Amino acid sequence: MKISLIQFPIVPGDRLANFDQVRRRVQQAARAGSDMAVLPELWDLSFYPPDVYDLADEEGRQAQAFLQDLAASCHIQLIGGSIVRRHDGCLYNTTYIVDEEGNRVSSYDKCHLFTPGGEEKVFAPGDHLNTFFLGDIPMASITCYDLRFGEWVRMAALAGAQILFVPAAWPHPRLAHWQILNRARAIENQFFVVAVNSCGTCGDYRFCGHSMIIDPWGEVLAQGGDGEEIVTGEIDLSVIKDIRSRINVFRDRRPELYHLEGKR
Ligand SMILES: NC(=O)CCC(=O)C(=O)O
Repeated sequence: MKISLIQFPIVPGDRLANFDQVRRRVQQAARAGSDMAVLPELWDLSFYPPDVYDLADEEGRQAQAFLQDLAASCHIQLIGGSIVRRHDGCLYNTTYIVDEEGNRVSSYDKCHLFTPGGEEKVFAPGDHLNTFFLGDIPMASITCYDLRFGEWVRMAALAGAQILFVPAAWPHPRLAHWQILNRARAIENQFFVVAVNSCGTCGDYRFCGHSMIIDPWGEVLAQGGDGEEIVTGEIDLSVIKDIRSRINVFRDRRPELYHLEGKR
């Protein structure tokens, strides 16, 4: 399975410019034979311009139509990073998953909002995990800051995901956290992690790139640099079985111990 990670400098507040950028790069990935393309967090407007409320995509209609057309015309699966969706007067940081025929397979609203950046003052949180199948492969996606919540990611693994997608807008100076947390999540859950970050800037944020594909042993199969790039790698899902039979954490875990009596 060949996967392309579309790492690009999102133009803050300019949906049409970003649609153009994504279209060109996804077409390029499809021509190079990729089965899937993965976009970063808030690829339509960036993370996030001051007038984000007015610019938001009502019910995500524009993004869904764009992604569905692009997937079908390129015959490529799309993990549609996330976009700014307005619903009932509230904003959500929403991911759409689209198959190679252009069908919407699932959607996800970011559940852990980045309070150090005030995201919770602008967006409303989601309340469900995003697990889905593309072909017959079980997968899951989270968004950026969700990565810091190991218990959330563990739920995706327990639900059977073999690949976790992490669209992000992760800035400097926390590149080391990005790299270590993505590798840790892959090792502890013994699944593939496909993490796509943006580059460029929005306000004070300087996004650190380094999109990565990590195998269930924690090896980095492909990694980008700081700038604009399509990072492509191939994954072989059969290694999961082998690694889980060597160190079987799913058999050996002790969920009956994992609660604090009367404490959180
Ligand atoms: N977009 C985000 O959620 C940023 C997360 C981040 O920078 C961090 O966890 O550190």
